[in-house]
Amino acid sequence: MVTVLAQVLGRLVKTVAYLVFALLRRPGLTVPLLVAVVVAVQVARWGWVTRASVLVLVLAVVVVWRRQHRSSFNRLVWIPAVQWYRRWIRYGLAWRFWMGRCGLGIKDETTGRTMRPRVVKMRYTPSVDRLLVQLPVGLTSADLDGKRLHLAESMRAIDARIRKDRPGRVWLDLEMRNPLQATIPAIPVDESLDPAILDGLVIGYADDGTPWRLRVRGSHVFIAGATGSGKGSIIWSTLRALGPFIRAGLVEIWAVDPKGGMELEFGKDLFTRYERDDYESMVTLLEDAAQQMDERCKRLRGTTRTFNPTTATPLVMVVVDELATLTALQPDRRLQGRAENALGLLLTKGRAPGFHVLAAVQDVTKRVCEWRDLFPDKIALRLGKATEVDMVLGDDAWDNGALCDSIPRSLPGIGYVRMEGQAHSVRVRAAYVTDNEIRTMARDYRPRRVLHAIDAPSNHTDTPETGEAA
Ligand SMILES: Nc1ncnc2c1ncn2[C@@H]1O[C@H](COP(=O)(O)OP(=O)(O)OP(=O)(O)O)[C@@H](O)[C@H]1O
Repeated sequence: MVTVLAQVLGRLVKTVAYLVFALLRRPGLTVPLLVAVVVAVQVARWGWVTRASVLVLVLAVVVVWRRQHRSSFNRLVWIPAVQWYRRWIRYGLAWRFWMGRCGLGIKDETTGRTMRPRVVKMRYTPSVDRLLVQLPVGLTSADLDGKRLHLAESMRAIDARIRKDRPGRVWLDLEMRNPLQATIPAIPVDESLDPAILDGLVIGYADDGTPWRLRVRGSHVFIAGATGSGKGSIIWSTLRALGPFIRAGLVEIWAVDPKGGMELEFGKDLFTRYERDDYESMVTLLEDAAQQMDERCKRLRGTTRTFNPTTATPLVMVVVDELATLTALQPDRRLQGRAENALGLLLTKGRAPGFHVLAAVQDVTKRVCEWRDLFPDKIALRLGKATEVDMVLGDDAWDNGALCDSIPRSLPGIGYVRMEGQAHSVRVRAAYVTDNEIRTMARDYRPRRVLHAIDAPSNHTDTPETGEAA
């Protein structure tokens, strides 16, 4: 009996000591709690009428303030309160408990203490809580990754993703809300012709609520995704944002649709050149682009380093809907060689003189992705396997949280984008442009000048360079 009592007392003392130690180590938690206790003791002395009146008054102030001036209420009350709760309760006190329940810890042989991962930094976005976690010696990022499901479910998150930071440190991204769940309608077009817009066309949103800006000037864009993953929405959102430039003759779209026009036909009026029937003509289009690029290089050499499109030297964007059919999957070796040569030239030399490639692929094989490194900006939509993600976005992309293989079929247009110079990819969703909107934009933004109307009836082929399109 005495031994049991001693054991219970021992545990009690240990628990109290742990609590006192924990509170002392966390002044941000202790001070507000102490203030709350003092206030509660004072309030307990009041009569119930005073208590009820003060409560009603406080509630009234809160409700009126929130209704009348929501932004200042959020800034001064709500956001600090939520952040305090996250910092000191959710990822403070509760953290050790979660780590214990998820089996994330390692016993120190000398002291017998269980060492657990520790949160050293936190960042919050409207949808994702990002925690920089320090791992105790003996635990690896793979251990944390193996517990992704446990972590997500215990912390009531939709998903948990692990990204390596540096040895011994990982970012744990807890997705609390998926802001990309709802389809994003076509984005209103900015009618300005400021060339700076070409450095960041808004074509969707990232999961932190910021606009997804796609660089057109000075870049080439590689889009990979399984069938039905929404590659078309990226192409159409880009063309839509380019509309005013296309109409003004500052941007030309040279389009190739090896799927016989199944994707791009709706917008053919926007295109300066368009091929969709035979491979020979598609390859010729690529070669012509490469040749014009070479000529422009000679003309512009030494004049400028930043390309600013004019109607005489427009930015040419070569859009290829299914690149693999012209390269890796092309059965005619001669055509394949010609396509690869032209593409290689455009990708290596095109950025400075304003020739850019936006290519989509469905089939993610090693041969197709060999081109990847020549595209500064890469987008991976839903893909079948983790290895495919790395093939598109670069080694370790999947390890660092680009989980394209977990994107549900029901959410087309969602993917991960990795821009040149970015260490990690960002989750985004492209806006969806409906068939009717494509028809309308093809009518509203068709180029005023037709330089090479290869699909136009013969009387149009003589359209002078400065003339208006029919
Ligand atoms: N961003 C988006 N938001 C919502 N729905 C989308 C989006 N993109 C595409 N969809 C829906 O998914 C369907 C398939 O999209 P899309 O044709 O663009 O895929 P894809 O990757 O081009 O497929 P494929 O390679 O077979 O042509 C569309 O018909 C549309 O209903």
